[in-house]
This record gives sequence, C-alpha cells and structure tokens, in this order.
Amino acid sequence: MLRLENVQVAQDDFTLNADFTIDRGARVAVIGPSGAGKSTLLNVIAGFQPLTAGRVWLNGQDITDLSPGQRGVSMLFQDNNLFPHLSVAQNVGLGLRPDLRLTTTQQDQVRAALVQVGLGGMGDRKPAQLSGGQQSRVALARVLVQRRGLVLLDEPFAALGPALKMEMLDLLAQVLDGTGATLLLVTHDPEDAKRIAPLTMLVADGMAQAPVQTAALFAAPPAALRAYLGDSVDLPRNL
Ligand SMILES: Nc1ncnc2c1ncn2[C@@H]1O[C@H](COP(=O)(O)OP(=O)(O)OP(=O)(O)O)[C@@H](O)[C@H]1O
Repeated sequence: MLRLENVQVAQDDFTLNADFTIDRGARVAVIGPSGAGKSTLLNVIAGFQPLTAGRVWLNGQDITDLSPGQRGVSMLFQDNNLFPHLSVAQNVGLGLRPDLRLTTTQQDQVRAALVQVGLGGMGDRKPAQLSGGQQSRVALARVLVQRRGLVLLDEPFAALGPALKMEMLDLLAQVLDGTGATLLLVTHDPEDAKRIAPLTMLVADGMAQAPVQTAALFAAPPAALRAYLGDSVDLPRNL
C-alpha cells in the first residue's frame, strides 16, 4: 500500500498537496493540466524531490527520508532515458547495477526481460539501431528487470503513434499481471486511463486528489477535469 500523508511540496509559487492511499497492486492513471504537478508527484514518491511537509509510506514503511535507490520504486521518465553509447542489454542492466558489473544470473535476468518485451536477441544493438517503439520497450525492460513493487511511469509512450501506444499499454498490463506491482501512470490521454487503469487520480488546482473509478470519473467529470479535457470528451471516436 502507498500512502501519502498530508504531503505538501512547495517551490517558488507552485504548491502541490496530496493525502491519499493506493492499495497494493492497483493501477492508477494520473491525469491533469500541464504544470499541475503530475511529474512532481511521481518525483516525490520516487524520492527525487523533497517534501515541504508530510510523510510517504510504502507497505507500512516510512520511506520519506530514504534515497531513491532504497525505496523499492521504479520510475520511467518521459524521454526513456536510454544511453546511446551503451548496448540495449547494458541499458537494461543499468536497472540492476549502475556499474554494470552483472553476475551471470543478472545477465540472464536482462535477457529474460528483453524476451518479455519482445526484444529477444537484440541485446547487442545500440538504441539508435531500434525503432521508437522498440526503444520504449528497452526502457520498459529496464523497469521490469528491477522487479520493484511500485512502478511509476511518466508519460512513457507519449512519443508513439496510437497503435503502438496501445500495444505498449497492453504489454505493460500483461507484465503487471505477472508481477502484481502497483502502477502510477501519468498520461494526457483519457483513453490510456480507460485501457489500463481501473482507477484515475486527478491532479489539478494544487491538489493530487484521491484516486476514483476511471469509468465513473470520465462518465461524470468534475469541473477541473472538464476544463482540462475541453470538448474532446464529446468527440466521436473516429475523429
Ligand atoms: N526543476 C524545476 N524547478 C522549478 N520549478 C519546476 C521544476 N520542474 C517543474 N517545475 C514547476 O512545477 C510545477 C509542476 O510541474 P510538473 O512538471 O510536475 O507538472 P506536470 O503536471 O507534470 O506537467 P506536464 O503535464 O506539462 O508534464 C510547474 O509549475 C512547473 O513550472
């Protein structure tokens, strides 16, 4: 279980408050206007950004003062964060050991993660020798290989076309089915939320609200969500 208890993050004129609980194994989409604090929220949970007030709990442990590496949390950033001079396998291996001194078992884990995302046999390539979709798969494999209980994805597939993005979301769901990890997925696309996340959290007006049922939220969006979605909620699907 992830618990943000009276959390506040303040920087310059920006403030984000959060007070919510997410059950272990839940899948939550994080949606809201640009600049509302979605990335900030993930950074706080991952330990990359300090709190001004409050505590963060993960499975009963107070992780507020732990470094990112000690938290049992994996985070995937918007740009995939692949290193062009390293091979695909090395990029995945970084998830296990930043110095890449992998044991034979860890090398096997890297190979298995690459197979899992459909990149078996491509470990020796450089990222530039892969398509955009394949590069996203490498980044996902790096998250998988860590086998952490909480996975934070910050618009991971935003650069992909619709079909490829759906494919990646389905792959992600399949992988989470296997590991039982909790997911927080930042997205600007309501369809992403509907496809993968039974719960959705709205971040708006300085507040990360408690997650609610995705279907119910989009069926009757509150004012802040309506303002963000604009008319797009009413557009026919084929437009
Ligand atoms: N490194 C930083 N230093 C100072 N302010 C920052 C920094 N990064 C973000 N901010 C500010 O913090 C606020 C929240 O930004 P954040 O990136 O969390 O929003 P977001 O909801 O993820 O936006 P987007 O959807 O555009 O990615 C914004 O006002 C932004 O300008």
